[in-house]
Amino acid sequence: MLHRKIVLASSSPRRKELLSGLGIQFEIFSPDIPEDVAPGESPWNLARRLAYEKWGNVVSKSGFEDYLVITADTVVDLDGRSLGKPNSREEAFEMLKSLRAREHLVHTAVCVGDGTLLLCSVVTTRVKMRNYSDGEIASYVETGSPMDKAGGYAVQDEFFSPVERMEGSYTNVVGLPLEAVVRMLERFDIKMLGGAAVVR
Ligand SMILES: Cc1cn([C@H]2C[C@H](O)[C@@H](COP(=O)(O)OP(=O)(O)OP(=O)(O)O)O2)c(=O)[nH]c1=O
Repeated sequence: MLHRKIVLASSSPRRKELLSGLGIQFEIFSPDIPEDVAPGESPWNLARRLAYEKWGNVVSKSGFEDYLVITADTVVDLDGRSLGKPNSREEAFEMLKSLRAREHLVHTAVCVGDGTLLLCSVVTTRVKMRNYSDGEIASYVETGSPMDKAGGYAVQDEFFSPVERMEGSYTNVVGLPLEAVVRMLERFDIKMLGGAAVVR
């Protein structure tokens, strides 16, 4: 089934870019679910639940019956506390301060499924931030870039470049763990066209 219809149900331009790198054709649709943390919910569980709820939101819509639906959710885990996208610039500043010079985990959950099979997987990367200054945080927050990123940062940001070291998948931190996605797509008989070159 090389030509089946695939939809990436995500409004994240990073996820679109990463999936495009695998050389597969897909459409885009934005899922619409509330992203609140439930009482006592761990960051790992939050990521998994939100990816699953995004999947459920899209797969139940008419018009998507024949599609393979891909969704994801990224949560930054600082000592068991979930950091999602900041709600304000002040919150972005505080998030970046709390992450400074410390280790945290980034969990990205991915769901891939159609009407017959659903696969969900959570991938975790350990990240150590560098000892950036308050002034650097302020300049970065000023760009507005933190506002649509979990934890208020982008590992891929060339100027702020907040990450000192990382253990695990880089693409997982950016928002889509490609190694896991490749394995999941193979279960649906979807073969990558040279995707291996972009997987790291
Ligand atoms: C930690 C980190 C996150 N991010 C981004 C990836 C995700 O877009 C975002 C996490 O928010 P999500 O809620 O996972 O995703 P989203 O709201 O952007 O998109 P959608 O729900 O429609 O799929 O943070 C980076 O780009 N770089 C990073 O280093």
